[in-house]
Amino acid sequence: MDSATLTVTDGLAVLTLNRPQAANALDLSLKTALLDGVRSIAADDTVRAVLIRAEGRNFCVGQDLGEHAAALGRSPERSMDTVAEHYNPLISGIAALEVPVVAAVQGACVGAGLGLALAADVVVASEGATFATAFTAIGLASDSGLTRTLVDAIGAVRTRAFILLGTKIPAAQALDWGLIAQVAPDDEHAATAEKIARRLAGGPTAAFAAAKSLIAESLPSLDDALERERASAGPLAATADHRGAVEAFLAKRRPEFTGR
Ligand SMILES: CCCCCCCCCCCCC/C=C/C(=O)SCCNC(=O)CCNC(=O)[C@H](O)C(C)(C)COP(=O)(O)OP(=O)(O)OC[C@H]1O[C@@H](n2cnc3c(N)ncnc32)[C@H](O)[C@@H]1OP(=O)(O)O
Repeated sequence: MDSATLTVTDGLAVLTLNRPQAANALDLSLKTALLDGVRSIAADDTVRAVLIRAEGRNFCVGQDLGEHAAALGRSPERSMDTVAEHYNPLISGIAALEVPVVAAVQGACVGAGLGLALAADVVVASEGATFATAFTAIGLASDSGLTRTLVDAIGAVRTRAFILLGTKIPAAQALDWGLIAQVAPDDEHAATAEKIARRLAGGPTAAFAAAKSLIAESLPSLDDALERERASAGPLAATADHRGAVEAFLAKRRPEFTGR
């Protein structure tokens, strides 16, 4: 089964995360498939809008911690190579697409899953969706551009508390905070997101591209934030807190942090 699928019809590219059995946790196969999909979309001049969606109950729970634990065991610093090889080009690639990108989010949207959603232009969430960063709970700081996209969406004060406290917020609060654009009933959100994406696919594509470019140029660089996050990941991967927290998650017990 493909970890991600891509279809293009009538100018709409639909990129689907397809690891529902693992809550769409980002393992090497899914990261690679998503990156290939985004690169294919960027090269396809018939695409006029993109819908990013996910199969199953959860949009995406971030890095697959089982895969990560194995990589940590081999080499903590090297385990973070995937940030430069997959995460950063994926988020940067989505944000750089010159067509409108809609993300349809249901269930858990967490960690790099949140980064993936916020790389889109319009996030449509189901009422039952929840949003969290999850990084500090496993001894990390941030990645997938959230130190830029979260600050742009909800401001530095809320972002600091959201990341430091590791809170999980419901879709209604995400909407109130300005994190997402729309909330729809659980049984309507997928159709609502697709309807918006199809409407954008039939719209003034050049105007959409110019609007996205003007807004991006008015903000500090996402790529600079991605590079700063990458540089912070290696040293954090080597901490006892990070390794202990990943082991605790997989053993389904509470982590004990020592600050080192
Ligand atoms: C070949 C080389 C490979 C190298 C690979 C190296 C990897 C390097 C990593 C790089 C790190 C930098 C980039 C980081 C990106 C991130 O995303 S970091 C954040 C990662 N995500 C998390 O920490 C989230 C952890 N999960 C949770 O907090 C909760 O599960 C939840 C998402 C809030 C949902 O909670 P709840 O609804 O209570 O459900 P649960 O029972 O907790 O989970 C349901 C099942 O899903 C499994 N699961 C959830 N999240 C993950 C995950 N991230 N990885 C793996 N599995 C996950 C969970 O274990 C449950 O499974 P079962 O017990 O089998 O049902």
